[in-house]
Amino acid sequence: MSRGLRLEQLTVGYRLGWGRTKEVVRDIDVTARSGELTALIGPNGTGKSTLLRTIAGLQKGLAGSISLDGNDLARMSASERARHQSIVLTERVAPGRLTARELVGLGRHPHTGFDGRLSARDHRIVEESIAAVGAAELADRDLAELSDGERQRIMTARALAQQPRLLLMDEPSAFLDAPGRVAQAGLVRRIATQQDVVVVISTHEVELMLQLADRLWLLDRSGNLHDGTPAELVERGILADVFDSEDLAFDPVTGTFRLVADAAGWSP
Ligand SMILES: Nc1ncnc2c1ncn2[C@@H]1O[C@H](COP(=O)(O)OP(=O)(O)OP(=O)(O)O)[C@@H](O)[C@H]1O
Repeated sequence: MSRGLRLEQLTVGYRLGWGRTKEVVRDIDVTARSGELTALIGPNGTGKSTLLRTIAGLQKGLAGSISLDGNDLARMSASERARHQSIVLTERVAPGRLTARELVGLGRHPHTGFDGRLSARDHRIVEESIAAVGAAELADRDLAELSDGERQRIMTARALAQQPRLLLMDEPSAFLDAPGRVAQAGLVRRIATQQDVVVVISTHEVELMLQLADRLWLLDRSGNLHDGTPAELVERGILADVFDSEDLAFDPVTGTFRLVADAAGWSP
């Protein structure tokens, strides 16, 4: 049995009605390994969210298959999926009147019995998950009173409490300040390596991911996915091909983007 997340001949996109489809990314054939951080990157509108949502089972693929540790995800029931995978989305959630700790506790529900009561072990996992995201001081606060960035950390803790084999995150640093983004990226990498989880995140943090990710899935504007280590993709010149524009150029030596002098004579 192959460990990890395997996408085979996968095409993702939208069914538009009247039998018409819009293909966003075609013929994907890749594996995200356990214990590694895989970052899904690409310019706006290239299909990062569409692919992530398809992997998560929130929308159907147009063709192909998705398996986790050799098990077809499409054949799993919703409750079985919830024991294997968790997803952190950027959408703001309406938290109701829950404390941060109570929300993290909801992450244990796929593993509890019919009564939904948390055991001593469940409570321990909740506390460990809160500690892992450095949110102990937030645990007793009402979710509604947290900032977007603080709430994002709690949502990550809830995903961890689920103890998934597969952790999916859509733009996990969307609400975070610069130090928060670096810390979040480091945290996500540690989760992958220390807990031997398959982690796939979609992100615009290209420079950060060049340093931190084990693997990049780079989407281009033609509906293709390029797979490789950061070094491999830089060497193949694909990052420059995909991201370079009139205003921006990728520098393969430093692994950073720089502004290009504009026609009016302005130079950075
Ligand atoms: N419900 C939908 N029906 C049809 N097309 C859609 C739908 N939602 C998104 N799209 C299109 O699918 C393509 C990929 O969108 P997606 O949101 O996956 O890109 P993205 O890479 O996540 O973008 P961003 O970086 O801007 O978040 C875009 O062309 C978008 O317009």
